[in-house]
Amino acid sequence: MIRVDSAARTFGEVSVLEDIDLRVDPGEFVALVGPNGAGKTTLLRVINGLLDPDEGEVTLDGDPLSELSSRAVSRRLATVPQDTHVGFSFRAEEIIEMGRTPHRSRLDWSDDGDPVEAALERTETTHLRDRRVDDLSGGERQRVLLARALAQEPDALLLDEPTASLDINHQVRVLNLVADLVEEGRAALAAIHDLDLAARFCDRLVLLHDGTIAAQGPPETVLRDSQLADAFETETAVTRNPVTGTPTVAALSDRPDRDSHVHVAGGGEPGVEAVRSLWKAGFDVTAGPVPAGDAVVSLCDQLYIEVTTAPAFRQPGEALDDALTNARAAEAVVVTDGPGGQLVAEATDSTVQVRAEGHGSVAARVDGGRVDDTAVPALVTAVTEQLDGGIRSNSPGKNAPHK
Ligand SMILES: Nc1ncnc2c1ncn2[C@@H]1O[C@H](COP(=O)(O)OP(=O)(O)OP(=O)(O)O)[C@@H](O)[C@H]1O
Repeated sequence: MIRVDSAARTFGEVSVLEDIDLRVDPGEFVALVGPNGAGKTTLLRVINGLLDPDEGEVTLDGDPLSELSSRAVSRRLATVPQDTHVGFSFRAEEIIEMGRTPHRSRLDWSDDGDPVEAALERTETTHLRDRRVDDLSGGERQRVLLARALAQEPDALLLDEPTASLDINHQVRVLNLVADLVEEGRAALAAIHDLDLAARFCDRLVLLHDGTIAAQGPPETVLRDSQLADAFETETAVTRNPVTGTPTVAALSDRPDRDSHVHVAGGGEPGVEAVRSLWKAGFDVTAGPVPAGDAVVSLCDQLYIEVTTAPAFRQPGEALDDALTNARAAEAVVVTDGPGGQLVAEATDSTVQVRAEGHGSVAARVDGGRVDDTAVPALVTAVTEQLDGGIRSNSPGKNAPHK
């Protein structure tokens, strides 16, 4: 078991880690996530003894790291470094055999080769065994260094960006392998930039920000927009991957802030496309009415957008009133051909427009029940142009946007 208590580390005057408390138990796969320079590599180096903490303590299975020989540490803990350049030209197999060094007694160098063979097989590097590491691709070298760590037969694994050089197939294979090793009873702590992969494979995420732990827990509790926005200094949208069922994070550094409210009336795919494109374009969006269970509802839930639901085929009523309240407050209303949109259109005596009192009404219609890639920018442009027109046609002071 890895345990870090109140660890701190500075470089010169700069404090890089502060008051870090962390434990990784056998059978746990923990991801260390956070922005560039957050201190992930430094923490891994403090844990494997390459750096001494200025304050605090690291223990392995209850034994202080500072009291263990480097050989004893290597029998318990193996590290797969971020920089895979090994600096000397050995064959891959020789590199992997180096993982056996902590287990060899000084008198007996006749270790059997099984752990090396097993490591070659598990990392799918057998075909690389006679190649010089210098000649391997970055991804191949990364797998060879993972094999060296496995040959070490440690209780715990530290991995610094283990998937950084890997193609999508090998990213998943390597993380599955680590997950298997963890299931066999090892502990693993990995610095991972890819939040989606971390959420998919790890039991727990530890979010480092400015050298402190900003959040830790199951992926769902750590990957929250507000926490990520603070740490990564960008707006994000956390949704659920429909295939893996785990959280997926999109950074939205390019999302402008238009400070205008647009209401989307209508569900189904046109509604989804309208909500998505207008939200991405930076508008404050509300939506509805849409039938409960409509795809617009789940999109809005994920983007924290207010949406009014009504049972399918329901006559105009209370739910529609709620939607109309939002629609009237909006500076623009987009009526789509999806379910619900027509209710707004009919209830407002117009097929395409809902008049927003005093705000110069604007509407864009998404025709044909489908918004394709070319129509999406057109929709945003149409709303923007009509908004500009609406604002121009009214005196600015009198018609400040209603929120
Ligand atoms: N040996 C060192 N001397 C001085 N500063 C250092 C040293 N090692 C790391 N730092 C600084 O400590 C901070 C944290 O670095 P670290 O490599 O731990 O971050 P990280 O979270 O792993 O970043 P990245 O995601 O970019 O790999 C950075 O500002 C870095 O410049």
